[in-house]
Amino acid sequence: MINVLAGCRQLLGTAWRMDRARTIASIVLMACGAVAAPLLAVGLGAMTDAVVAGRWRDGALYGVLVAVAAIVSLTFSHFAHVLYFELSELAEIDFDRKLIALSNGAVGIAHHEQAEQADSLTVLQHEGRRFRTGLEALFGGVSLVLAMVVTAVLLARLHPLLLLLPLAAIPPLYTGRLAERRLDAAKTANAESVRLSLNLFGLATSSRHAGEVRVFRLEEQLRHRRAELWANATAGLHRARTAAAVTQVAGQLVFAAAYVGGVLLILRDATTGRHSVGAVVLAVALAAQVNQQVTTAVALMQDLYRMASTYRRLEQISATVAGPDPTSAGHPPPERLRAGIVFDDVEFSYPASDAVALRGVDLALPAGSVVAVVGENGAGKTTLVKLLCGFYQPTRGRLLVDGVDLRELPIEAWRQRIAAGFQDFVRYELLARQAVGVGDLAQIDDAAAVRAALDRARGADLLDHLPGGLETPLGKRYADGAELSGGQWQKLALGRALMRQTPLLLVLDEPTSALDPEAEHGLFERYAEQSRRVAAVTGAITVLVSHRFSTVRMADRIIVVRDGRIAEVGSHAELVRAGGQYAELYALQARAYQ
Ligand SMILES: Nc1ncnc2c1ncn2[C@@H]1O[C@H](COP(=O)(O)OP(=O)(O)OP(=O)(O)O)[C@@H](O)[C@H]1O
Repeated sequence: MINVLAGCRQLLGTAWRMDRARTIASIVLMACGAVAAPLLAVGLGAMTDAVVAGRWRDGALYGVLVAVAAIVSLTFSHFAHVLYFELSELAEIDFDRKLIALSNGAVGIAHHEQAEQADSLTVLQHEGRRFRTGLEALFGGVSLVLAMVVTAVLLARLHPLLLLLPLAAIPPLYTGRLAERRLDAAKTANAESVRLSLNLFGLATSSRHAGEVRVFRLEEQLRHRRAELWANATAGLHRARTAAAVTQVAGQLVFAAAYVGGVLLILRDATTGRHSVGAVVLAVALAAQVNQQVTTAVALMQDLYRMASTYRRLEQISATVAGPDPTSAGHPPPERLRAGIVFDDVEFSYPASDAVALRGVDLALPAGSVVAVVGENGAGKTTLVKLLCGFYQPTRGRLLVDGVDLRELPIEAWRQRIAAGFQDFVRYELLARQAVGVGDLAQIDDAAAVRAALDRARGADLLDHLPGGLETPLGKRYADGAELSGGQWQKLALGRALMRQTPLLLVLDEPTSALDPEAEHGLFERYAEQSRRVAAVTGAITVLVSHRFSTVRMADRIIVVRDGRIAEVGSHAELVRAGGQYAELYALQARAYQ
């Protein structure tokens, strides 16, 4: 309950901050709409009495009042709806802004990889869309309380026993929930069939799968299997719906009995002269509203609970993500690397993982060198790169940048001096110029700088295929967006990685897997060439991760990672001479290409 109140306060606070006038207008309209319903009942009663007594003027006046109350009851909540729809859109934008800030708020990316927090972020992304329901529930709740108070006072004036009517609304409420639970259970039980059936539908209709479906002649099989699953699921749901309806009717009968009892009570009083005919009409109308009010209250409580849990989740994540940034102060990174980067007895485990991804890593990456990292899948190559970029802190040991612990460098300033291309690079659906230019935001509008970066990445030829050159929109989201192949997207990512002119660290973590070996080789050659040019100015270290040994042989230093440990370090010639794993794998790949 406390959570619900806290959630309501936050929600109201957000609406108030977004637009006071609309917030007030929404509440007033909703309240008028809600109170109009019991007043309509009062009007009906008074009108009846006036008609029975032959006071036609009063009757007409009450008739007009009834009509006005009916119009207010029917329309005001609709006007309020329009207002809080706009408010909720503003609140959603505000929520999205918070969520984006949260997703990027931490210095590292650990919160994206801790299952619990990643789940919370995903859930929040969906729940953010529920603001309208939350606001509706909040404003609806306020006006409902008003309406209930007015109704209760009116009922008590007719007969104190009528105050028990809300209790009689509990059984239908309970059976309603029971019916809902039964339906939910049936949905859960049939969820797998529905999911599978939808999956098969996607397989049968998606353009991505069209080729395989035809080659393997799967159409008939898919259609048949889908129809079978769908029939099973709908039969189960139909049974559950029937049972739920019967349960619900049973509950409603209890309220109906109390309703009839209440009306008879007033009818008896009317026959003894204690109440007028209008009072009977009033009782009939009010009692019907009680059932409605209790049902609405419970539905609103559910929405408010949901809203409150959204806020709670947001607060929990904010507390974890937006902790103090230990690296926001301290030495700025050097203008030029003199000694290089050293891994000093580094051990690392991913958050929420017991496995050790890197252990006992002692490694020197000299300033100005080109370093290649090789190793089997899962050996720990990308993890090394992530630590270098400061996405995670070592669990033990230190990374020293010219003798200074990386933890003591302002991490944003350090990242500003990194040029990187990752294996899971992003396909920015922007203009081609922007998709490359985001590699150095200061130069995003500088077509010449973007073109030069693409050229360095051996991707300039790509522009010949784009109708608008650098100004071509990319991707399916634009009606006239250019569709690129995997390799072409990768060239853009590489161009992006080469936008920054004076980095201290250049990282290419297998962003070239979609390129053919020859293209990759040529690219790395140019990349290493450029790295050496940059190295002469800033002492930059270049780290290349690749599975292609013909490419990595050009590096000054090759690091072989095995099971999270550094297994071998040396130049190509040294490692081949040593006859270890590198020599073995190099010979194997060389033979395969012969
Ligand atoms: N986010 C993560 N959470 C938990 N464990 C992870 C995570 N990412 C990687 N690992 C584990 O850490 C180990 C090293 O992974 P890493 O990605 O560094 O390997 P890699 O050498 O780059 O492999 P590949 O060549 O396949 O890219 C693996 O055992 C992997 O399962």
